[in-house]
Amino acid sequence: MSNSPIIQLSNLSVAYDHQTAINNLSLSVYPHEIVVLVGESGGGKTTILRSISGLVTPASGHITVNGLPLNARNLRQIRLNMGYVLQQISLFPNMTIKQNLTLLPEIKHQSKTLTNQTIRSLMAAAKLPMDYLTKYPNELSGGEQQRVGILRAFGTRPALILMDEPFSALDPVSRDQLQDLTLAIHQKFNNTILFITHDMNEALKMGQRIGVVKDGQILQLDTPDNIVRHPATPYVRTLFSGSEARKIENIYIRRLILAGYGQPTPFKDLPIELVAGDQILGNCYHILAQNRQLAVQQNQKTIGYLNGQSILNFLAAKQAHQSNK
Ligand SMILES: Nc1ncnc2c1ncn2[C@@H]1O[C@H](COP(=O)(O)OP(=O)(O)OP(=O)(O)O)[C@@H](O)[C@H]1O
Repeated sequence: MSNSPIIQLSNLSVAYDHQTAINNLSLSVYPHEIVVLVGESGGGKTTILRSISGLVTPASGHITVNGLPLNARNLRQIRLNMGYVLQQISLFPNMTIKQNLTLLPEIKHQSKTLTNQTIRSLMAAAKLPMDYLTKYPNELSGGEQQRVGILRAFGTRPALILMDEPFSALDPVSRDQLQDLTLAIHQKFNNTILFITHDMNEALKMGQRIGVVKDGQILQLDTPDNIVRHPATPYVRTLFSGSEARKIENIYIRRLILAGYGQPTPFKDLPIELVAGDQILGNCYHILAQNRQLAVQQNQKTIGYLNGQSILNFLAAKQAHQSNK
């Protein structure tokens, strides 16, 4: 990652009533990545987000966002380039969907053409019909309103989106759909997302890197694969040990590339099948059984190639790791 970080927390400490909530924590988040902070309640995840958005003042340490030190002078500028999604998504009931979506772009003086283009693109990603734009929130189902709430945060195309347990209150199906929507929008717009959850499966699905937060510190910040395969502490191991990701078939295919099981160029003489990086391994076996190779896609680009042998190597390593425990 050669770019400079979009968020840089250096030796950050935050206290509430002299009680330490964040303890000398450092974190760099780079442009376009999705970093998920995961951990049990009270670990300090929300406080990290609140610090980045200037809602709490650190006792010590430094925060820069987009290269600007976070201080009273820069706060407005920083916030204008930041989207926030909370668990409680509340649309303005007396405004149409379009008005809800255009409110922030208007405040930011974004051009109407760009706003309309962005809204069309977001509505399409959310699979919402365009005629919904003239409806009011109470004419949409709860799930549809949630979708609009997420779209709203992306409407100004902010460089950075902070998401604080946005799907925690939802049933598993809606949660899954909104996770997919967020990933789809991220692919399209390439924003940087800092996402908080206490759900390990959600962390493994959403995160390109995952930071495990406990007692105001980050115990491990790593790729999903490394977190699961090489937990840095017994706590991290326990946290992820019951997770669905242990079921090998549910691992995202892109993780195999990120973990180095593929190769950057095609294998010789094997027909190529394009496959989305967030396709799960279990859905790809049939392609390999036809003796094809997978060209794994991320943001419409191939990030690597896998053949049957690559998958077998991965499964063998996984097996060895499981039986060593
Ligand atoms: N406004 C506040 N006043 C006093 N203490 C607070 C306040 N907000 C958070 N805390 C305390 O700071 C610590 C970290 O809380 P924080 O909300 O950041 O954790 P979290 O990991 O986001 O937890 P959760 O998943 O439950 O939201 C906790 O001990 C909490 O009780």
